[in-house]
Amino acid sequence: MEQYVIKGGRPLEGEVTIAGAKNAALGILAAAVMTDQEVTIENVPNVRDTRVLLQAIQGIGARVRYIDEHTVAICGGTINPNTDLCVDDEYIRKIRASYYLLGALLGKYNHSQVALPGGCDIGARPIDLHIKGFEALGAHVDIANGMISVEADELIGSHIYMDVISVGATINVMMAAVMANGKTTIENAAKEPHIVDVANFLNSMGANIKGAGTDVIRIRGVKSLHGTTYSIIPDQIEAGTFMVAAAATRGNVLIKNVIPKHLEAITSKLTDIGATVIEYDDSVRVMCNKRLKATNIKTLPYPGFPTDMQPQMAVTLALSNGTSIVTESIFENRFKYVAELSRMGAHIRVEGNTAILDGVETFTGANVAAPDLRAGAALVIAALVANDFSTVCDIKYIQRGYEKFDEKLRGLGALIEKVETDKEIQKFKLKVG
Ligand SMILES: CC(=O)N[C@H]1[C@@H](OP(=O)(O)OP(=O)(O)OC[C@H]2O[C@@H](n3ccc(=O)[nH]c3=O)[C@H](O)[C@@H]2O)O[C@H](CO)[C@@H](O)[C@@H]1O
Ligand SMILES: C=C(OP(=O)(O)O)C(=O)O
Repeated sequence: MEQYVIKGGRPLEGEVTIAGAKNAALGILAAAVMTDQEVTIENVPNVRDTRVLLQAIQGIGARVRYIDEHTVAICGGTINPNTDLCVDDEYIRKIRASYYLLGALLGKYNHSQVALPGGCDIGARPIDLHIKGFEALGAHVDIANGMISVEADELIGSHIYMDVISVGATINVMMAAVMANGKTTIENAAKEPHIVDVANFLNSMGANIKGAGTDVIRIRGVKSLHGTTYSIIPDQIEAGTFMVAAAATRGNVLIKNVIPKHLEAITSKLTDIGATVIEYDDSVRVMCNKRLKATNIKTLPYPGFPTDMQPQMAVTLALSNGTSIVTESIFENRFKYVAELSRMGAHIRVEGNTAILDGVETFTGANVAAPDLRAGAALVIAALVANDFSTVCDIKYIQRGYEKFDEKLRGLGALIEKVETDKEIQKFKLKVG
């Protein structure tokens, strides 16, 4: 089983380039099948989730062609709408974004069937808002045998109020409404940068979507969509992860290919606790040469502090001087890293949706397991700080959303290697001493 072996204690130094945003890519790749013409998508992150989704897209009959590692051409014109448009295999069941094919195929063909979504086990993750949105557009939704089926005679524009702010439901309903008959309004929509990116992509295919990035999105249905070439925005969370890793290891890292505005919540917290963040046009530098201070964070929908950065930031706070309080308000099960981090010497107490962190000077190396994607990245950061060796197993979660994570960290001077056997771990230990 693949795992990372890490020797901590070195500040991260140098430059790292951020990939395209996983959570934008997943919406955009699904939406690409909504035209019969070829669509070229650039800056696609080469991570497990995008590869799985592309396989599923191919599985329903679309033509998928890699132009280079990060550029993919998709042609939905080869899909046969007279099949049951069924998306199901053992891989697609494990990812969250499979549900975007529901909205995309419903929007184009008025029907589809997709395995109930998986994704990281960070909470109950209901899909009632997706269903409510599809039904408001006139679709009939049925859940049976692990599959969700949607079908409509005709999709008709509607007024949809989301009583909980949901990224997935906003994107899904937006896709389903793009070719509906008439106008759709989504109120209390999510405002994340990837919502705007998916909307911009759909508009570049001829959709008429206004207001993405605000809490009211207005969609005027169009008859059809056409081919386009589109480049995905940089990954806010990958960038944030490297920012936090630079601060936690007391390093100096230039993080390139980012949109600094998308990082404001992270920049602001890092600055509050004593790190230096310098913003350039499309990069940020994070520097730190002292012990950071405690603070409180509460996860919130964008532009608040992202839940996908909570575990990584918590690792930094677990090392900061004083007591910090981390409140997780989006997902009820996002503190699974706490038990593992405690094995590295962290002092953290979880009470409901709150973690109380009494900062320690440093961590000690340990063998830990990644419980999910961001918690896994957080444990790698902890291991980069820890004195001595650590291993992080179950890195399949980390590979869902970080492209060449170990390689990028090695480029910043980290002592980290991907290994499979105890013999390889021993070899690494002998090599780095
Ligand atoms: C593939 C992808 O883009 N995943 C991201 C997406 O997940 P995802 O789209 O699943 O997250 P949502 O924004 O939908 O979830 C936000 C909250 O709404 C609740 N909810 C959601 C849908 C629904 O029908 N009913 C309902 O109650 C959820 O339980 C959660 O408490 O946004 C999350 C919040 O930024 C991120 O952590 C995930 O990385
Ligand atoms: C939780 C995440 O992804 P998903 O919604 O795909 O599980 C994430 O990206 O942190």
